[in-house]
Amino acid sequence: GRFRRGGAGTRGGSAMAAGRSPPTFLLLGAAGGGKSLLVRPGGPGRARGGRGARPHPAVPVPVPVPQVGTNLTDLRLPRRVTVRELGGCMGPIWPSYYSECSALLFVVDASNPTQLSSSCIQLLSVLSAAPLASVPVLVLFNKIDLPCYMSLVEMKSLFRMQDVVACATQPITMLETSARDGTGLAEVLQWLRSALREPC
Ligand SMILES: Nc1nc2c(ncn2[C@@H]2O[C@H](COP(=O)(O)OP(=O)(O)OP(=O)(O)O)[C@@H](O)[C@H]2O)c(=O)[nH]1
Repeated sequence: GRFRRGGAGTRGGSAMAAGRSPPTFLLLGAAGGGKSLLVRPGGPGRARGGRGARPHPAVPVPVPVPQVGTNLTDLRLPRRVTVRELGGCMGPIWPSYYSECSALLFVVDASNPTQLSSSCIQLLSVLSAAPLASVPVLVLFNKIDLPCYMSLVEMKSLFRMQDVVACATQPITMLETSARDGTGLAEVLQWLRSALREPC
C-alpha cells in the first residue's frame, strides 16, 4: 500500500495461506481516521512526501466508505508482515483479533476535535486488553495536511498522553502523519521495521 506492499489486500478475506503465517499488525481507530488510505496501494500523493505536498490533480480523491469487514494487506519490510485493518464501526468485535496481534497501529483523526474523546476512550480500552499487554503501539495523529489539524503537542495534552503512557504496559510511540500527502509515512515504515525486530 502506501508502504510498498507485497500482496493483494482482501476485504473480508481469510487468514494467511497454510504454512507459517507472518506476524499480524492490527490497524485500528475510529471511522474515517484514514486507516484505509494509509494502506491503500498507490494512493494520491504516494511517496511524494513533505507537508503541504498536494495530491496529483489527475488522481481522484477517494469517496470515504465506512469499512465493514476486515482488510488484509501484505507488506515486505523486507520481512513479511500482514496488516489487518478493522473498520471503526467494527469496534465491538476488535477484541476477537487481539490474540493474533504482534503490534498495534491506532489512527486518530487530528483534524476532528469532536471525535477526540471517543478515540481516547477507545485507545484506553485497547491498551487495557490483556492480549495486547506487551505489544508495541504506534499512535498516528493523521490528516495533518488539513489546515485545522491539532498539533502533536495539543493532541498529547488533550489525550493526557503522559498519563496514558505512564499507565500503559506497552511501549507507545506517537507520530504525526498525512495519508494524503505522505508526511510521516517514512517514520511509520521505520517503526514497523523496528516492531518486527522485537520478539513477537
Ligand atoms: N486530508 C486528508 N484526508 C485524509 C487523510 N487520510 C484519510 N483521509 C480521508 O478521510 C476519509 C476517510 O478515510 P478512510 O481511509 O476511509 O478512513 P478509515 O479510518 O479507513 O475509516 P473506516 O473504514 O470507516 O474505519 C477519506 O475521504 C480519506 O480520503 C489525510 O491524511 N488527510
